[in-house]
Amino acid sequence: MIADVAKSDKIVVEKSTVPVKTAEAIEKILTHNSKGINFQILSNPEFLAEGTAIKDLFNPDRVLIGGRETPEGQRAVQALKAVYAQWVPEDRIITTNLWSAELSKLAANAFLAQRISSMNAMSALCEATGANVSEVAYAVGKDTRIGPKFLNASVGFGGSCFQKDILNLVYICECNGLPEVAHYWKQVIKINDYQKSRFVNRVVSSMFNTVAGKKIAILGFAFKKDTGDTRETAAIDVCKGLLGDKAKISIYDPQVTEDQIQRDLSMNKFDWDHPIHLQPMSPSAVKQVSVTWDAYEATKGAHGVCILTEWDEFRQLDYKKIYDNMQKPAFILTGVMWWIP
Ligand SMILES: NC(=O)C1=CN([C@@H]2O[C@H](COP(=O)(O)OP(=O)(O)OC[C@H]3O[C@@H](n4cnc5c(N)ncnc54)[C@H](O)[C@@H]3O)[C@@H](O)[C@H]2O)C=CC1
Ligand SMILES: O=C(O)[C@H]1O[C@H](OP(=O)(O)OP(=O)(O)OC[C@H]2O[C@@H](n3ccc(=O)[nH]c3=O)[C@H](O)[C@@H]2O)[C@H](O)[C@@H](O)[C@@H]1O
Repeated sequence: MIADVAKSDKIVVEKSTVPVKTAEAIEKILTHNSKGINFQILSNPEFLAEGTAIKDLFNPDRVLIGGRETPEGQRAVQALKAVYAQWVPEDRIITTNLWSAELSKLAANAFLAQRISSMNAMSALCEATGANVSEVAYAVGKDTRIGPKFLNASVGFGGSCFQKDILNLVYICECNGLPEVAHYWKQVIKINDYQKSRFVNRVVSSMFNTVAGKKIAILGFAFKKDTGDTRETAAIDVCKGLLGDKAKISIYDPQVTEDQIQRDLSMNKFDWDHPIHLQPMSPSAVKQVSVTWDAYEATKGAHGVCILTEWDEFRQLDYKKIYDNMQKPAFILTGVMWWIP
């Protein structure tokens, strides 16, 4: 498409997270259709996180630009660097070769997810031994070589990127004859899946080994606070697990609509990943699920409450009032570590 309309030399910038060597494929396609026009492909992966996109844009930890190690490639790198230099300090703009830039993005997400899975694995051991995972995370994170960020144990990481990017990395490792490395990174996903099912098992076992017919309120459905995005949210797996055990579910999330929740709970695992026109036409609402716009309404008459997203407003809730309006014995289980109500 770019080759069709380009009338002069162009720099084409990859922003999406892509398998290593994608720039080579783009380069080949453009060059074969170039009609004499020169194309330089750059890799400039995006590092913003949802909920903090504007802050991350204005004040990035780093900007990464990868290009060909030829004079033309380096000129293209400098041209893009000049754009960012309008608002990003030069020492935060890193330039590398194309493959380092493409791989660094996958590596960064894999490292972030790995920290969460490490902490989540530790949370299982904490529960078995009487250690407190918040205290362990705090003590571990005080080591300046480790640092305090991304050590919050949770019900499992979600979002559209961590899982897909690690699977991407695993695939690249396998294609390059590195099964041991592939196996290593796959464990990050396996622990994440384990954490979600462990949470469901914990709910069921706490509630006398059955949730059949019991009302369970879910506070938070988005994959993290400050977004309405539900892609790969741990809440889907937790709700499906509880529904599988015949619970009745009442959900409140400050930003996610009932329609979205019903779609997520009625679609198969990877249906959401298809373009909208290929998704099931009108998924039937899941009958045992109700969605409200009020946390107190959601929790009224519930046998159990599960907090699955770390929304700030959940800190301000009147938990005495919630408890008073629940069936007894009442259970509150939190899948987020930031705070304990
Ligand atoms: N969402 C985020 O916060 C961040 C996303 N990224 C990366 O940015 C990219 C886009 O992310 P989102 O906007 O969240 O995803 P998205 O799913 O909202 O958008 C992706 C778009 O690409 C289209 N698409 C998919 N396969 C295609 C193909 N083969 N040819 C042409 N179009 C195709 C889809 O139809 C969709 O419109 C991804 O690579 C993601 O890893 C990077 C950093 C942050
Ligand atoms: O490539 C991407 O798309 C982006 O993926 C993540 O950003 P995002 O998925 O928007 O959100 P995160 O803040 O990373 O959270 C991801 C998941 O991890 C969970 N999490 C995060 C931190 C933590 O300590 N514990 C934890 O369980 C969150 O609850 C959430 O479910 C990365 O943080 C971004 O740098 C990257 O650009």
